[in-house]
Amino acid sequence: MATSGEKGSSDNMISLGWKFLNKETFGNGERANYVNSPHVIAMVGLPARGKTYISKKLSRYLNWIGINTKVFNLGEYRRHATDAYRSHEFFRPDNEEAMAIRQHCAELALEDVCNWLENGGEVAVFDATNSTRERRRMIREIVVKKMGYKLFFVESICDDPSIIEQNIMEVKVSSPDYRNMNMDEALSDFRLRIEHYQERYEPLSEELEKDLSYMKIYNTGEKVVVHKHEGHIQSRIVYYLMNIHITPRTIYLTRHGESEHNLQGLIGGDSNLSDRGRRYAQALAKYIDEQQIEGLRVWTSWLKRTIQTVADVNAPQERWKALNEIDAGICEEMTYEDIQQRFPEEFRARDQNKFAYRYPRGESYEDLVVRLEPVMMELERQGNVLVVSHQAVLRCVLAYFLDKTADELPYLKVPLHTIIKLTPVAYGCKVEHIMLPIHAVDTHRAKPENELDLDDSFDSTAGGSPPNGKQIILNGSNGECRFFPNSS
Ligand SMILES: O=P(O)(O)OC[C@H]1O[C@@](CO)(OP(=O)(O)O)[C@@H](O)[C@@H]1O
Repeated sequence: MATSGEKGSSDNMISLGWKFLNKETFGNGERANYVNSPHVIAMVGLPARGKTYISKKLSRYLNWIGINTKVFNLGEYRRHATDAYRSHEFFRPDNEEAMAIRQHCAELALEDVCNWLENGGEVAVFDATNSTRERRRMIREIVVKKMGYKLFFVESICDDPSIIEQNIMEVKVSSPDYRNMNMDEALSDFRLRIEHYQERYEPLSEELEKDLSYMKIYNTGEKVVVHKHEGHIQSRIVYYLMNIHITPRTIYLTRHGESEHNLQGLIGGDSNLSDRGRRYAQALAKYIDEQQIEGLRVWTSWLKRTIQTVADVNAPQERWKALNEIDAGICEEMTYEDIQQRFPEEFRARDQNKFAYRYPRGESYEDLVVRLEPVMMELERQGNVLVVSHQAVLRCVLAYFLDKTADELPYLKVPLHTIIKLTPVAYGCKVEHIMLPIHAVDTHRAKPENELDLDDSFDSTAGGSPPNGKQIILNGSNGECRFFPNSS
């Protein structure tokens, strides 16, 4: 079990807020349970209104901040129950056979939601149209009255034809429902499906459903209405969903150029760039210049190595203390070998649970996530941004975009002299690694495979990222994605 050290500066304590206090209560190296009572977030809205986009994005955010969240998509239950898609006719309100199947699927999905919440889940997102009062009444019966959970509806209302059209084109025509149809057929079939839903659609009503807690999002955030939201979790969800947008943009992440400390294998500190680091700074400025990125903003930490890295980048710059590297407390400015020799217990404890391990008088990765939350919220609101930060911090940022678990997060690879370009696409985030051709040390320390490996020493001055300037294109499957509709 990881040890829990003292907190560092009082700044940290303020920024960590309630979660920090909670963490102290649990302080046993495990992620604290931040949700007192299980929650169901039930989506509402016609097809092609971005419900699945909201569900997935919300789930990724809540998991990232440590709330165990899962999406239950009714479309998948329906596809499972009925072997083949039988055209829009399946969704006619007078198709009794289909209505019975749809009702049964909703019951099954809700049963799974409850089972999952009974077994340690904290927030279940029920991604379905839930477009009638009758359906919402049934959800309330089960979720609130029978199970005693909290229930919050999120309705997405969109009357902008261009947004709806874009959704259909981006994700609908390629849905498994239309595997055997050409694009035009799929498009007109989907439009008819929407019409069938429209016939019975009853938006959430302040008069007729006054006891429900909900928020309504109009035209992807143009206007938001919040009704009777309760408690901390719902406030956070409302705040988050008010901040996200669907305008296409690109986020560029890079560590500072190689630092003098990196050369010596020292962690933390506030050293200058090495000669190669300075060359990277110049190459980065040139690369950014060549890209001609509209409205680019540059964010760095407060540390010299990130500020020096962007000295020649021609774009407005902001410094964020929250982007500073993980505070290694008593281990600052030591090599991994020094730490292993002087504090073997600490060294071993970190290897055993790197995410939760807090350096004595320093921070853990879990603390970093909390300190980075306002940065991520602001990043959600922005357009094109270049974030220049540090190994541990950028691992947290990447984990948010790529939906990585707390176990994977502290071992994500963020090599020096490499730009990581994140572009939102329909079902995920396109990730490109652009290695600029300037050699640098490799500061990545892999996860020890077994107990024996925990004692392996680490030579931080060996290795290096390939100086070939090659682009590697990876397609992340769970990262940020554009507004897209559900398929229930
Ligand atoms: O969590 P680990 O894997 O130790 O990586 C974090 C370390 O990376 C370093 C380099 O070793 O980051 P950076 O050079 O980006 O500032 C250290 O400062 C930091 O403590």
